[in-house]
Parts: sequence; C-alpha cells; structure tokens
Amino acid sequence: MAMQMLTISPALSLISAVIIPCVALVIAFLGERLRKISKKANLSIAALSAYLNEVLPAIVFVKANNAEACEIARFKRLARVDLSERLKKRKMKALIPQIIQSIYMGALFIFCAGSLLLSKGSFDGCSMVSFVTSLVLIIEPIQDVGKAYNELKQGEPAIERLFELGRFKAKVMEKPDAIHLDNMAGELKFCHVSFRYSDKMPLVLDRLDLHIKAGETVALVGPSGGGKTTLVKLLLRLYDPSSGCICVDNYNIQNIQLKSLRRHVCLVSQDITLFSGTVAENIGYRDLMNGIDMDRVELAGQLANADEFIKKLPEGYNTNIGPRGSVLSGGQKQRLAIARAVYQDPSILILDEATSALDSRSELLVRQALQRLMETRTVLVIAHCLETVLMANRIFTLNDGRLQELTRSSLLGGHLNSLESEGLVI
Ligand SMILES: Nc1ncnc2c1ncn2[C@@H]1O[C@H](COP(=O)(O)OP(=O)(O)OP(=O)(O)O)[C@@H](O)[C@H]1O
Repeated sequence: MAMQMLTISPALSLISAVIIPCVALVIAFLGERLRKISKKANLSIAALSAYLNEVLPAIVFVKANNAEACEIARFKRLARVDLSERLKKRKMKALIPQIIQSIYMGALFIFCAGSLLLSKGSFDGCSMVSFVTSLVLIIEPIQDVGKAYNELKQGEPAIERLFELGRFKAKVMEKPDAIHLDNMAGELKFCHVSFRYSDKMPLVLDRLDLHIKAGETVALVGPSGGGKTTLVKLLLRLYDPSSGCICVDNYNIQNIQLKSLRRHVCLVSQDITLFSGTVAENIGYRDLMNGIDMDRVELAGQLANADEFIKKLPEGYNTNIGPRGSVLSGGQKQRLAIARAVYQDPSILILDEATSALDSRSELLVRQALQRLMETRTVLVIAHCLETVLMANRIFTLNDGRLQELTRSSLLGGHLNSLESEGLVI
C-alpha cells in the first residue's frame, strides 16, 4: 500500500506519513486519560466490595440499630460513585476510536484538499481515489495498534495493584533452616520482649519477662489496650518482637517452622471463626486437606460438651452450619470452637476468654469444656472473669507493656473498682 501511495504522489505520501506520529501522540494522550479513569473505576468497585463485605455479615446489627436507611444511603452513595466512574470509562472507551478516526480523516482531508489546490490539476480524480483507498487500508492496522495500546492502558491499573500486592512484605519470615518439632512439652519463656507496631508508635510491650512451666496455667488480666492480645500475636508469630525473644521448650520461636509452631500453639478466641460447611469440617478444620478423622471429631464434640446439641441437628455432624455458623447459638458456637481446639490437641493453649453473656446452663457447659481442654497443657488465658482467673496457677496484670504478678488474696480482697481496673467482672 505504501509503495502504491508513493507512486501516485510522493508529496501526499510524505504528508500522510507526518500525520501518523501526530495521531500516535493523540493516542498516547487519550491512553493516559483512560488509564487514570480506569484506576478510579477500579478503586470505586473496590470500595463498594469492601463496604458490602463489612456490612452484609453485620446485617442483624444494622437491623437491631434501625440503621437500614443509613446503610441504604451509604450503599447508594458508593454505588453512584461506582456507576459514574464506570460510565466515564465506557464513554472514554467508546470515544477514543471515534476521536482518532475523526482527527485522522479531518487532517487528511485538509492536507489532501490543500495538496490538490497546490498541484493545480496535475493530480487526476482516479489517482486521488486510488490514493485515499490505499490510505484507508493502511489506517486500519494503525488503528488496531491504537486499540491494543488502549486495552493495555485500561488494564494497567489492575496490573499495578497486583504488583503492589507482590511487593507486600510478610511481617515474619521463616528461616530456611527452621526446625520442625513433632512434639512440644509446652515450656514458654518471654525474655526481655519489647514490641511496637511501627517505628513511630509507642512501645506496647516493654522489656517483658515471663517464664511459664509446661502444664502451668497463667492468667493475664489488665486494662483494655494494655497489650494482652499483642502478646498472643507475638507468641503465634504474627509479628516478631522489636527486641528480646520468645522461646518454646528452649527453642527461639524464630528458629521453628511456622507450621510446626502453629500446630502446637492454639488460640481459642472470643471472636469465634466458623465457616460455612458441616459441623465435622469446622471441628476437624486442621485436617480439611488431609482427611478428617471422624472418631476424633466425635470425641472432641463430647469433650467440648457439644455432642448433645450436634446430635439434635438435622444431619448431626454432617449438618451445614451456614455462613459463619449462623444457625448456631452463641454458646453452641463457643463449644464448637473448643471442640476444634480439642481436635487440634495443642501443647500450648491460648484462651481469650469470652465475656459474652451466656445463660447459666450454657456458661456451665462452656466452663466445663474449657476446664477439660485446659487439663494437661500449658495455658495462657486472657481472663475477664474472676472465676477463670482463680483457676490459674499464677496471675499477672499487663499494664503499659509491663507485667506484674498479682496474688489471689489481693484479688479476692480487692475492691470492686480495682477489679474493674484490671478488666475483670465478677
Ligand atoms: N494492628 C495494630 N496496629 C497498631 N496498633 C495496634 C494494633 N493492634 C493493637 N494496637 C495497639 O496496641 C495496644 C495494645 O493493644 P492490645 O489489643 O494488645 O490490647 P489488649 O490488652 O488486648 O486490649 P483488650 O483487653 O481491650 O482486648 C493498643 O494501644 C492498640 O491500640
């Protein structure tokens, strides 16, 4: 095509060739705009999804607080922003080829008309038709390149977000020579442990020392924000201490394989996490990939005082408990979480004791189940209830990152206000 055009008119061909880089510049400019618009559209759908993920599971709370109208308004606002950003993107996508074509054709028309006038009849009608046809055929692949470029620009924000995730550094790293531990006795040492969440934040734990013997139960109390949960996060190696070390059976936990550590250290939290699936899958969660041992699941159910209610469910251990265990009561969920810990059979148990009010029978069943679970293992219990505190061998208060041992007599003889300041209820 290019040769044919050159033969018909070298001057016009040169003019056409000058237009191509101009159009390329326009394509680049429009591509950059499309990239920015696509980025905004990606962010708006991400905000809408995050909002729905947060609010839909809390729908009971929303209704109980008469907040439906407020949430509908918030949803509409986010959905409107998303709609407008997506419309902008669609419009831009539809407009770009038209803009490029118009510019191209307009510019060529002006140049051709100008050239015809200047050539003063040396250029006949047939040659003109032949030239323009060749030009149109040449434009098509150039436009395809433009389209491909715009597709690339449109996908760029998504790729950028993916690369950002790739650049995300894990807070803890497993050493290549980290050891695997088959068994753990459960001796626990916190040696001069200090921790802050980031350089600009204050110390949450300040040179903390604690030695827990294997099989011992230690209760941690203290005011809200004192650092109790942070201590648990360090023990599970969700973060590493800023200084000092934590040892299990005299091994620094930074030298133990993460899988091995988390196999032997189990957290039963007050925020119970249950998944949509059967009762058995939730109890035997640890073996979900390798095959659940049903005998152990039932034994765990019995030890956790959960067997009775599970057997009354329509399909017993094979009943689906719905999203986040929605078909179960609070006490039943707690017993299922305890059954999961019994199934895991950890050497070290961390108990973030639930404060949620249960009826007295449920509370008795949960307490019995906890007592069974606490037998024969090392237990670190974040206690909120005086009764639980008194089950421990030793009691510590964690305040401003510092530990201080409390005596039973000081607690039992304590004034109600001083118990409350330790975050305890009677
Ligand atoms: N991910 C985090 N990033 C930054 N600061 C945090 C983070 N988690 C907790 N903190 C801060 O660390 C301090 C200790 O929090 P932590 O959750 O350990 O307290 P706690 O004793 O468990 O409190 P509570 O009894 O209320 O659960 C608080 O000041 C809290 O704001």
